[in-house]
Amino acid sequence: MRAEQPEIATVAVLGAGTMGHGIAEVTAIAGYDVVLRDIEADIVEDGYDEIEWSLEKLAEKGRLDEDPDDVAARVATTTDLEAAVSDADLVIEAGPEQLSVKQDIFESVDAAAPEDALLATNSSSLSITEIAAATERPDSVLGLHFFNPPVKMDLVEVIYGKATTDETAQRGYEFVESLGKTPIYVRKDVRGFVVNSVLGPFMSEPAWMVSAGEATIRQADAAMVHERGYPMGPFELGDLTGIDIGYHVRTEAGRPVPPIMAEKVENENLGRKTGKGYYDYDDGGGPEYVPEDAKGFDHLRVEAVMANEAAKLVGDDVATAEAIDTGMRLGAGFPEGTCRRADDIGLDNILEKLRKLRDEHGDDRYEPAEYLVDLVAAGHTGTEAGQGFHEYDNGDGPGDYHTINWELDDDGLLEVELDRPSRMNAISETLADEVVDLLSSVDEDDVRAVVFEGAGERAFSAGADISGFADRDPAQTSEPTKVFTTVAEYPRPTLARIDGYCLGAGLELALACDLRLATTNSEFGFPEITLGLLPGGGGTQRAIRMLTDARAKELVFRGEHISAERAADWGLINRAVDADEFDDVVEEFVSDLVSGPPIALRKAKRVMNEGADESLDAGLEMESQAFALLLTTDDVAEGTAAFAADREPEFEGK
Ligand SMILES: C/C=C/C(=O)SCCNC(=O)CCNC(=O)[C@H](O)C(C)(C)COP(=O)(O)OP(=O)(O)OC[C@H]1O[C@@H](n2cnc3c(N)ncnc32)[C@H](O)[C@@H]1OP(=O)(O)O
Repeated sequence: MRAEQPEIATVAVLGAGTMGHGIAEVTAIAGYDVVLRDIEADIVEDGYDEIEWSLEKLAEKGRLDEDPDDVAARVATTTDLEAAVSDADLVIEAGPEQLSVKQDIFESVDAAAPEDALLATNSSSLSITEIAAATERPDSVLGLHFFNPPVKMDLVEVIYGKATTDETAQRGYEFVESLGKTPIYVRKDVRGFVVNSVLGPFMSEPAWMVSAGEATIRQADAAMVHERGYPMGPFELGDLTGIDIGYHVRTEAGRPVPPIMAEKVENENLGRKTGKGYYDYDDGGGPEYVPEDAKGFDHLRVEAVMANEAAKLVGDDVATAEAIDTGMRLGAGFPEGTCRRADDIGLDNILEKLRKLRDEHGDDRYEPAEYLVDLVAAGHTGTEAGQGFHEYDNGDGPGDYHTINWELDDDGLLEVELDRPSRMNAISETLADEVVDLLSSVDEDDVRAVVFEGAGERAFSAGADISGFADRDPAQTSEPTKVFTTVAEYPRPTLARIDGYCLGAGLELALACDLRLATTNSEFGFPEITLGLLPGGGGTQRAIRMLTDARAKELVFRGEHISAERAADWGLINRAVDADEFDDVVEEFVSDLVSGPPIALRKAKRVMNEGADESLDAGLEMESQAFALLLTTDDVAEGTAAFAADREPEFEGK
């Protein structure tokens, strides 16, 4: 291991194509100096122009903290590889996906880059070990696999080659974090790494089924999108990425190719790029499936093979279940991680399905992974058993959550972060259940106030998760208002800290809180009406009680967004605050809430919420009873004593 490694300051990006210029852009946005290099001047200039264009777009949308020209000024361009890497602390190669080309580049980089530089490849499919073999320092080589487009996609796979040291991987991981992106470790150099390994069966298993006449293309796409909530159908995705890509990955790995895939490649119907693939884009309307097409599709078969792939990755120590789930959510836009979903289905059901398929088809790909067999044998069959790929709540306290993060500090501040930034923190059933579980299981006596916020920089929450909405069976949807009622009735003050979109169910969650603070960048609205719905999480009722009749109906009937200033003016939120003062204002509110008298705050919340729906007399009666009760508390003695002594009170909630 080398001694001190330098801080990364300068990054060379080799290759100015889509991935290269995207990586250069996010790196420059994060404040690094970047040298963008390609073999010809016009390619580099095109890449630079793309960066400038994209930075302007980000600035127009208010998603850049700096002037776009200042960011672009950190990107230098060159065609000289040696000049590009000679001062670099990190080199990221984003050239063509051909091993010999990448090896040539790495050989040259090895000769010209500083001895302690980190050397990364953005390869999505080649072996990191084989690329690293072109250098004299394979221990400093790693994969940093960004997803397309890097500006939009949060995930980066940090991949070990055989010789990569932990220190190298950790530096890569920290660099990715410094970009504001989410890294996951891929600890072995397996084909497809994590995301593409699990995506493989998502696309190939339906292709086997269609090839055998067991399903149709539309049926598979409709089922996976409308019944299982995936952002795109497997065939639609194949057309988008190119059918030849999947074909080559399989043939190079020596794996059999589903006949329908082979046939499309032979006829050069490769998908969108050739105008025809599984769907017709030239003469037809592309993917045209509707929810009714889904009927009878065996989606368990597809999800079982995907779960098996995930089990192989965990069992072979390639990635943790946590990393796989993060990867599938952020890299493939899956509504939830593959391991998490398998736990919900039940690992025993998945194992049984695989064994049945193996017996029926006699095919190796159904051979259950040892890790899966072991989990089931140990009784770790998933969510219901309390343990599967993941551990779940055993009823003793807050569980292991996947869509929220939370922290309870010594002052009693419970911070809850909605953590689905790639979906604008949309409220899925899982997320709603996790918030309910957290609030019901965390020890109330330890909590003095709750703050809700959204992860990422774009949204508090853009509403209920729309994926698969059209096909949801109302009878099977968990009670839609439960999370909002739980938050509204939580016996501690609650505050929504809003920075960005606050829409639909996101606004309903915010309205269920007692207080709402927002940056002036935030936008509010109930777009449900544009979907043929109404705000069904208490939005119509809370809005009409909070606002004038006309304003509430404007919000609900028109579905338009309103600015934070207008929301403050209307009384929908407490304050709209400039971004640079926001943290301070939130802190002032929070500090009053956590240091306030807990019993008086709880009583005040209750009589205000419940009294508002009663007659004035009934409300006044509730208030006076609460007042009398508070007179008997130690807190009131402390409050009055502190006032007399001119000191800050220390309320203990007694
Ligand atoms: C009872 C309650 C019912 C409801 O709450 S119904 C839902 C009401 N909410 C909405 O209708 C808002 C839907 N979202 C939007 O209109 C837009 O988004 C925004 C205006 C918030 C932002 O637009 P832009 O900047 O262009 O981003 P983007 O590409 O649309 O969104 C980024 C990714 O986030 C996903 N996403 C956004 N909102 C939701 C949602 N509510 N449910 C599920 N996914 C959502 C998108 O699809 C996309 O994902 P990808 O990158 O994979 O294309």
